[in-house]
Parts: sequence; C-alpha cells; structure tokens
Amino acid sequence: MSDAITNDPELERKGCAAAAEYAQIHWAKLQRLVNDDAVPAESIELHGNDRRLYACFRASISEDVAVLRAEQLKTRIWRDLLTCMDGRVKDHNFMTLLRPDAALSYDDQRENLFVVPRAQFLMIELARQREGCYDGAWRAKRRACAMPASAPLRLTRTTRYSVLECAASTARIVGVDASSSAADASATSATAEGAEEESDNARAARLGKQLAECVPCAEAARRLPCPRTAARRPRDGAPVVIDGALDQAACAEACAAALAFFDGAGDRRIAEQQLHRGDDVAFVPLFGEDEGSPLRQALGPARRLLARAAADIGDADLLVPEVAQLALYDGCKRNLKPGYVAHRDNASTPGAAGENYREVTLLLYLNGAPPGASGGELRSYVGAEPSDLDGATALRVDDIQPRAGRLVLFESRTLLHAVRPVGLWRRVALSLWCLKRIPNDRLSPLTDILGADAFQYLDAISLARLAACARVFGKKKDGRSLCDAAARQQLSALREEFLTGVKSIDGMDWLLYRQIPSWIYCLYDWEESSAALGRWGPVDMFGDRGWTFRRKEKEREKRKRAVDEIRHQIHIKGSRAQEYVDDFLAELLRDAREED
Ligand SMILES: O=C(O)CCC(=O)C(=O)O
Ligand SMILES: [Fe+2]
Repeated sequence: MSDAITNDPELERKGCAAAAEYAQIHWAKLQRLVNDDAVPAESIELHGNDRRLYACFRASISEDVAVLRAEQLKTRIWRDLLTCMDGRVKDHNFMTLLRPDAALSYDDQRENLFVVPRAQFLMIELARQREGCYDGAWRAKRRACAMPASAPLRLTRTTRYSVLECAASTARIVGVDASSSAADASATSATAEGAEEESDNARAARLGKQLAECVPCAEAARRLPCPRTAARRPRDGAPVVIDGALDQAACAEACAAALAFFDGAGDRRIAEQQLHRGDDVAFVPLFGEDEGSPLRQALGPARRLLARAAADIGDADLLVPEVAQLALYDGCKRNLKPGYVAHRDNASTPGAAGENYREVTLLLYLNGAPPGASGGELRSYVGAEPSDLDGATALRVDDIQPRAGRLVLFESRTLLHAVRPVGLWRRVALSLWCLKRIPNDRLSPLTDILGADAFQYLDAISLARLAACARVFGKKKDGRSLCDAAARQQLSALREEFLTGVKSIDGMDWLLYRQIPSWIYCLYDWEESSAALGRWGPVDMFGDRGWTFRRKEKEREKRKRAVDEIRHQIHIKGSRAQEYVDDFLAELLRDAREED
C-alpha cells in the first residue's frame, strides 16, 4: 500500500530497549486498575493532555480499538493524524509496543505485539481506557490470571513470619500483621523514623529471629553449589563492587519472575508504605527444592551466587540466613519515587539500640535503569562517623548505579547508605545479610547454651518451658528472650488449633490468657518480684483451687539457684535439656502450691 506507514529500522534499533521498558511501565500503570476496582480507567494518566488527545483521535477515527489488526494501524488517516502530533505529543514518534488485544497482557501476545509511534499508542490506549476495554470484567480476568485459583494469596502464620504467602511462588510478603511478628529482616538503626521508637523490624532483628534461621556460610555454599566468585570482605568502610557477578540472561529471568510475582501480589504487597523506605519486600527461601516455584526457580542462579559470595568472604564465623530479601522499588507505582533514606543495616556501636546480627550486606542488582530513566543509585557515605545519621561527616559520597549482575558488598555496621529516589522504572535487587553472633549475646542465655539451631527442633510446649526459664534468668530490660519470643509465636499459632486439650506440664489444661498459657504469666510475675512484697497469681489460673502467693526474696534466691542448676544440667545433658526444664518447672509449681 503506497500510503502505509513503514517502520524506520534505525528507530527500531535505538528504541528497542526503551520500548520494552515503556511497555513494562504502561502495564504497571494498568495494574492499578486490576488491583483496585474503584479506580476509573480514565484516571490513569498517559500523557499531559489525555482528554484532548482522545478527542482528537475520535474526531478522525471511529473504529473499535479493543482488538486491532496491523493493517488498521497503517492507513492514510492515521498517517495524517500522526503528522499533526509532531510538537504536540512528547516523543511522538518513539517506537512503542502496542498490544493487539486489549484484553490480553503483553506476555499473553508476546509474538504479535505491534511496534507503533508513541502518539498512535497513546491515542489507542486512551480510547481503550475510555471505552470500556478495562472494565470490571477485564479486571476480574486479569486478577484471575495473576493469581491462579490453586495459589491464592493467603494470610499464614509460621513460626517465623506472619506473612502473605503465595503458594505458587514460595516467596513471602511481609507487612500484613506487623503488630505481632512481621520480621522483614530490615532492622535499621539510624533511620529517619527516630531513634527512640523501635520498629517491628528492629524488634524482630533484636529478638534474633535471623540468627535462629541461618547456617554457617560454608554450609550454605555446599547446599547451593556455584563457582567461586570475586567476593571479598569489604574493609575500610567502603563498599566492594563486582560487575558481571551474574550473567545477563539469569538476571533478566530473575527480574521478570520477580516483577510477575510482585504484580501478582498487587496492592496487597505491603500493608502500609513506610516513611523511610518505599520498596516492596518479599522473602525468598535460599535453600530447598525449586520445583513448583517459578519464582524460586528463576532466582536459582542469583541465590546460588549470593550463598557462594557469602562463603567467599572467608570468615568462618559468618552465618547465612535461610531467606534472601527480594526488593522492588517500583517507580511506576502511584507516581511515587520510592527510595530508602540514609541508614545503616546494623547499629554502628555494639550494644546500641536497634543492634542486630548483620555483619556484611550483599546486594545483587537484577536490573539497572533503562535508557531515559534515572534514580535508584545506592548512595554510600564513605567514612561517615559512627554517630552520623545523614552523611554530613562523610569523606566521600559515591553513587553506585544498579546494573544487572552487579554485586555490592559492604560492612553492615559501618556503611551509611541510602537508595536514591527511583524514577520511572522498576528496580529489582536481591539482598542477603551475613550474620555474626554477638559475643555474650545479651538476648538469650539459653541460646548460648543450646545454640540457636535448637529452636528449630523444639515444639511449642518445649519452647514455652524454655521461655519460662529464660525469663527467670534472662535480661529483662531488653524485652523478651529469643525463646520467649519464639514460644509466644508458636503458642499464638496453636491457639486456633487447640483451644482446649493442651496440657501443661503439671497436667492442667492450659488456660489461655491473652493467647499465652497463664502459667507463663505466673512465671513472669514471679520473675518480676521486687524487694517489695506483693500478691500474685491470676486466680483463675488454677481454677477452683485459686490461690495466691506472697513473694519473698528468699524464693527468688531459690529460683535463681534452681535456674543455675538447670543451666548446668542443660549444658551437660545436651539434648535431654527439655526433660530437665520440665522437672524444673514442675518443681517450681509444686513449691508454689506448698507455700500456699
Ligand atoms: O537496594 C539497595 O541498593 C539497598 C537497599 C538497602 O539499603 C536495604 O534494604 O537495607
Ligand atoms: Fe540498607
């Protein structure tokens, strides 16, 4: 056809990557409609003057735009119309990908996408928005596609996190039930949120959840075989940057799977956008089978690389958590420019508020800013003083560009860093924090004795007993001990299952009081006994036999001796610790009754 518009090969060559990125951004915008039925389709802005552009289009062309054939796009009318757009529409002739069928995603019709000038794309998409192509039925269908019926997002409680879990992808989204146990493993010691107020994250980190769920790095590398990397221990407060740590193909696959995963989670990704950081976070198990999990499979090479890099740092004391963090800074979401304010991943001074176990931070970028997009640099304030929270004392400020396959390592306690606001692109990275036990860990004397791993093998009842013991000799001021926290979590999960019928060590039904068996509360009270005498013991705890108890210093002494004894027994008996703890608690309760 003589008046057909032909594609300019030069334009194609230059615009290929940009077109793909633009398509991704456009699809992300439409995702808002999928996630929220209340959003009118035409409220998604595509261009500065959408109404006018749409009117202009409909003044010339009356065809239906829901499903288009190639020849419909190359007519003389279109050519004239597009010629008028020069100077009126920004980037009017930029190569842009158009979906032939509005009902389907880019992926669904990957082979058949049209390459059209930007102005043409805009007019067609604006018409689709305004003419019902993205109506309720379309949204429902897209939702169904994103979330197969067999894999609904559901709220689950595990011993570790309270999470939204997508069964098909085995990644876990944090942030649904922040009040109880959200542990997004991102404790921040020096963020804008204020030093006084401890975040859920910080609390989770302080309680050592990460430490209870990790393996020595050599073991991690054994479990996830991968060739040696160039990773080395970062020193002198400066980050180590290694390019090409992961090949482009692996990055592209991982990135696409991550974006699909986050898109599938929709608005449920994160309950509330936090002020100091704008990313969406999911936790991906580092180890285990890949089958049945597209996301985990796609992240396989990245997970192996991180585990290997952790081992290559060469510090035998380093531990690798069982989960890596997948973070999306979605610059295409709600016109936000998400970033992360200046912070350190661990307290710069040992013992300071917010301290956790992070020693080395590993960041693996799965993509970089596409041409024309900007932001998202990792800003590092090298040499900033430990008390400096905003980088004023930095000797050097380096902006490290995210790039597919780029691995960055830095000392978690030392490097003050930020993520610069991300422009119109979707930045995807996988992070892993290598942990190190804190000498004389104030959090958990029992952990020192049993080892953090023990918590994985103890059932709720055992943990509760250990918790009770830990409370007796644990350091109160810092909050719950490790096992106390673990016990609470397991017990509250159990609550739904067994409202009755779970027996405490002395054969009584657990009386659930604020989700925790009341005998634990008795022990708390017991522990809290001060020099002043007081009455204690919830009357209902022992039902008909309700009794009270007058606390005395000498009993406190007695308990302390008993606890020391238990500690000793645990130490020498190893795995039989549980029995001894049982005996100890039984004894405590017996004593208490006798006293009465
Ligand atoms: O993604 C990055 O570049 C850094 C993210 C970060 O600082 C964090 O998650 O703690
Ligand atoms: Fe960080």
